[in-house]
Amino acid sequence: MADSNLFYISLVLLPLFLLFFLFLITRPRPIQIPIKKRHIFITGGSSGIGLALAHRAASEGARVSILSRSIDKLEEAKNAIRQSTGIDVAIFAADVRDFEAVQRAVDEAGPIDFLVVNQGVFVAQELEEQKLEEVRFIIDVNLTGSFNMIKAALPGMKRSRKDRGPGSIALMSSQAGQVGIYGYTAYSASKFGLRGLAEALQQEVIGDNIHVSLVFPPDTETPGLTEENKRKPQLTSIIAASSGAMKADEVAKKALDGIKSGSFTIPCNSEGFLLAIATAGLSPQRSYLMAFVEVVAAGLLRIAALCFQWNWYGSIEKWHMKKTELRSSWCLKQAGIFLM
Ligand SMILES: NC(=O)C1=CN([C@@H]2O[C@H](COP(=O)(O)OP(=O)(O)OC[C@H]3O[C@@H](n4cnc5c(N)ncnc54)[C@H](OP(=O)(O)O)[C@@H]3O)[C@@H](O)[C@H]2O)C=CC1
Ligand SMILES: CCCCCCCCCCCCCCCC(=O)[C@@H](N)CO
Repeated sequence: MADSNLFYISLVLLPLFLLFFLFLITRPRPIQIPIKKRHIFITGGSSGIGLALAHRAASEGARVSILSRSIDKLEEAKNAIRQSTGIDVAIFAADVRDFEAVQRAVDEAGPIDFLVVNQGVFVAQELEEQKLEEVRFIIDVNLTGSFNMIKAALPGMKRSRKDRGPGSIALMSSQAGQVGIYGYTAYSASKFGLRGLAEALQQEVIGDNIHVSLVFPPDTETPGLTEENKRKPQLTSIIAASSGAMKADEVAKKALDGIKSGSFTIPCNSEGFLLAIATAGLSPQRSYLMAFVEVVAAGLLRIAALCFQWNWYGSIEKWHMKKTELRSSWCLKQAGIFLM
């Protein structure tokens, strides 16, 4: 009897003890980063997720700057934001691959409180088919371009941070930056790279009261996705369908809420939430409740992850079988023609 009482008491006490322990040790500490009347600088802000973020930030009272290559798309975005919010955003035409151009834009825009490094290009294709030129292009824009942007903005962000309150650097990754997906060798590599950059950078800038976030959206309805879908391998679509598709504005809302609460990892839908726990690794976690969920769910989610892989490899196998069948029926047909 006494034994079973002890069992029930420890069943309650152990989780409470774990919660308390995690409450004591989770670092960095929770924070709220105000956005009203502060300067947010968004790259790739003329289209898709970046444009939706610019809309939201403007309607929440921030001073908004957007940067991308095409001046026409920037003007169009500026007009659209003015029409829906009555607010004028500042626009900067530059290619993130060109450090000098990025530096000029940052200097002209003035000190930044929120930097959102969102520009990105994606071409889904098997590595064997993809030209190295295209691989370089994806890495240059998504990864090296992000370094250019941060290097240009960081000195100004650090200066007089004490008087300006907490700052934020957010990077737009992707669920394909948490798990490698068929057709995304170059793209996944560029987005996994952002995670290493973000984890290391957070340790370097925490002393300056700057907080790093990584956003992990699933497929999102944007002009970029429409373009990508024109030549996506079938298997890429099948595997990516494991996570639903979202609207750009929904992703922008999740991203902005996460950025304002200084979350390091920002998932956007329920699959993304599971993915974040399954790939928590050694990423920082401010919330002791989320840390608790990560610890308790780790084993189960590894099983779920293995089930996903089982399913994906099943699709790949089926697809190969179908291809071989098609090829052999084609050969038989050719042989038939030859014999006649
Ligand atoms: N849509 C999706 O399914 C998902 C997207 N993401 C990520 O979200 C981000 C935004 O994607 P999305 O909104 O779909 O993309 P879009 O293609 O709709 O918009 C991309 C933006 O980036 C700008 N851009 C592209 N290349 C450069 C460059 N070299 N220098 C400066 N700006 C550039 C574009 O303007 P311009 O061409 O004029 O330069 C545009 O403003 C990307 O990082 C993407 O990887 C993540 C998960 C899913
Ligand atoms: C253990 C729990 C697992 C949970 C489910 C995992 C689902 C993973 C699906 C990954 C989809 C990747 C979409 C990339 C979208 C993107 O970035 C492009 N549209 C741009 O190219």
